[in-house]
Amino acid sequence: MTPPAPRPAHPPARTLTELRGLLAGLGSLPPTAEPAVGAAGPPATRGEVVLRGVTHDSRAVRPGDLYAALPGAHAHGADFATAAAAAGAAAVLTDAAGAAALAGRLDAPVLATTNPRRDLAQIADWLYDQPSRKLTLLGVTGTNGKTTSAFLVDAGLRAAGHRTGLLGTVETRIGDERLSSARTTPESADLQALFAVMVERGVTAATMEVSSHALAQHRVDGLRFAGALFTNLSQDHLDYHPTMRDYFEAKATLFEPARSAVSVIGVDPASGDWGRRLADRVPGALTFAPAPPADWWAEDLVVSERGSTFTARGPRGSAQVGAGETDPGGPGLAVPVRVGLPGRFNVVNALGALALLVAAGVPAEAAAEGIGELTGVPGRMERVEAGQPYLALVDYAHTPDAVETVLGSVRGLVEGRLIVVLGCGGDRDRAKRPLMGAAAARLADLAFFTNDNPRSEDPAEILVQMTAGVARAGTSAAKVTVIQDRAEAIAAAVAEAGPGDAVVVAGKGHERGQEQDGVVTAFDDREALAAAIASALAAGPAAPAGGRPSPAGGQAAGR
Ligand SMILES: CC(=O)N[C@H]1[C@@H](OP(=O)(O)OP(=O)(O)OC[C@H]2O[C@@H](n3ccc(=O)[nH]c3=O)[C@H](O)[C@@H]2O)O[C@H](CO)[C@@H](O)[C@@H]1O[C@H](C)C(=O)N[C@@H](C)C(=O)N[C@H](CCC(=O)O)C(=O)O
Ligand SMILES: Nc1ncnc2c1ncn2[C@@H]1O[C@H](COP(=O)(O)OP(=O)(O)OP(=O)(O)O)[C@@H](O)[C@H]1O
Ligand SMILES: N[C@H](CCC[C@H](N)C(=O)O)C(=O)O
Ligand SMILES: [Mg+2]
Repeated sequence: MTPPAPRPAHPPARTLTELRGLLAGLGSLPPTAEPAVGAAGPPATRGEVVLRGVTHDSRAVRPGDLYAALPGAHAHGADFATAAAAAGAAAVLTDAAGAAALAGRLDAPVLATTNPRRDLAQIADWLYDQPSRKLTLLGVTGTNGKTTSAFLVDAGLRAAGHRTGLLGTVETRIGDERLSSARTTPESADLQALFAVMVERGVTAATMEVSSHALAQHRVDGLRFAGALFTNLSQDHLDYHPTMRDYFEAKATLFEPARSAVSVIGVDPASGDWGRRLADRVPGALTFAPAPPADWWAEDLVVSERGSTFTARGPRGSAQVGAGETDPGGPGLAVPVRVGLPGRFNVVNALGALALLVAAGVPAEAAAEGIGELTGVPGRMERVEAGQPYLALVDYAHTPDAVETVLGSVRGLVEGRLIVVLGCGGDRDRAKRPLMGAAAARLADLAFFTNDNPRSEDPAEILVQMTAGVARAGTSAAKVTVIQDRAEAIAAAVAEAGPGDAVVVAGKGHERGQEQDGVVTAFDDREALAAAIASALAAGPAAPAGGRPSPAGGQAAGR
């Protein structure tokens, strides 16, 4: 288990009676004759149960907490209620099954509602006094590019003078403090506590990644976003969402007017048409794409190995445009932007970040300045420099679209061969495996298929599924080598690389472990790649380029 989420030092005290009133107001409990929310008098003097915090995890219970015993896919939280009570839980929230299981077994009061997970989010928001409304909160969703866009948005907010918070896959930041992230979007109780801590520490604006799991599981219910960004949608997580339509609908809920004040939506046709569909249904949405028609687009684009420059064209006064209104008009904005992240797709990420910042009221110049100051995102197109005469990158591409996008981009950056190392995670969307395998084999000159967090699955079977895509796509299987051990696969890729080539190690990015059968072994692609390069250099020069197959350049669109 990762360290428990931080809690506010001075949470407001709430009573069980007030909690009942809240739940009655939400329609989750029948109205009671007891005092409603806000009853007068200090709780302690009324002999009341006083609540100081809330958690969904028995292992994180602190004295005075409400423990939310949620039904899960593997267990029922009620199984852990005794442990929670022993740790000091003052009361338990659960469903009917949980209440039945706990009847007569617990001293602490038990409240049963039909959807405790949904109620938990509202309770946490109320218990910590609606912290998300006390700062400017920006949300980022989409299949690919959330972390990158969130880093760009955060940089823009800082350049505009905000003290910022950041929540996402790579890390959690509260001002200058950095914490590790267990997942992309925390559970609601942890999330609300984090925002309360941010408010206590003077954070004025926060950016968060919002996963589809979070939206489907009510983790962000109760939050009020000043603005929300949709990057793109393509296949992923079909182990969790039954269809792409369900996946899309989960993402779309972030853009409901009651939840987000402004919506900024990527409509790049190269990323499919989900963004356009979303924009068509969100009143007043602002769109962005590399080229018009879109509210924000890029011109004078110059892409290089280290980053890009472009002029962002956008509507003037978009922050003032409300739902259903048209833009006040006049000449549009022309903002010079430098993005220090390689790849054309990062131009699109920068454009979305800029559009969101401006829509949320950040001056365009400050937003662009901040975007230009970001020199990298851990594990995303991250260069590894170990003295080699070729480009070596670690990237987090772990969807078919990301693999295609990244390999297309890197193809445009080098003259030589493109060599990729890639695996697919276990206990995740199986349908994406052959598609990722096919994309890698089609777009690279050489592909090494290897392990990526097999989790509870048989790694060999995952690799069979990846390789099946190569055959189905009709791509030459000769380009593909399967090496289960990831360090060995990286070393084999490096052994092939020569001057002018590129080696891309994809899928694990910033991760620092390889998870198999419940055990996480330390593993970092950046370290493994640097070590492999160092040993290859120590062993002697690479094979001369002349004897190798010619680059498959020109196949990729170069997004
Ligand atoms: C599929 C999914 O999202 N599952 C989430 C769900 O798990 P679950 O319903 O299976 O819960 P469970 O394991 O059966 O446990 C039931 C309840 O008992 C509680 N419990 C369990 C053990 C214990 O000792 N004490 C205790 O209180 C649990 O906190 C839980 O509330 O509820 C749990 C907490 O309530 C989450 O931790 C868990 O996330 C799991 C770990 C997970 O891997 N989620 C991933 C898929 C995820 O959320 N990913 C997204 C997207 C990533 C991206 O695209 O970037 C993310 O936001 O990270
Ligand atoms: N705009 C984009 N379009 C397509 N692919 C992208 C885009 N931005 C990033 N990628 C690819 O997706 C990978 C993951 O990027 P990033 O971490 O920013 O996305 P994410 O949505 O946060 O992913 P996750 O859901 O796993 O947290 C990158 O390493 C890159 O390969
Ligand atoms: N947020 C993604 C990350 C996947 C990264 C990849 N390394 C894997 O383990 O599949 C997920 O949980 O599906
Ligand atoms: Mg992310």
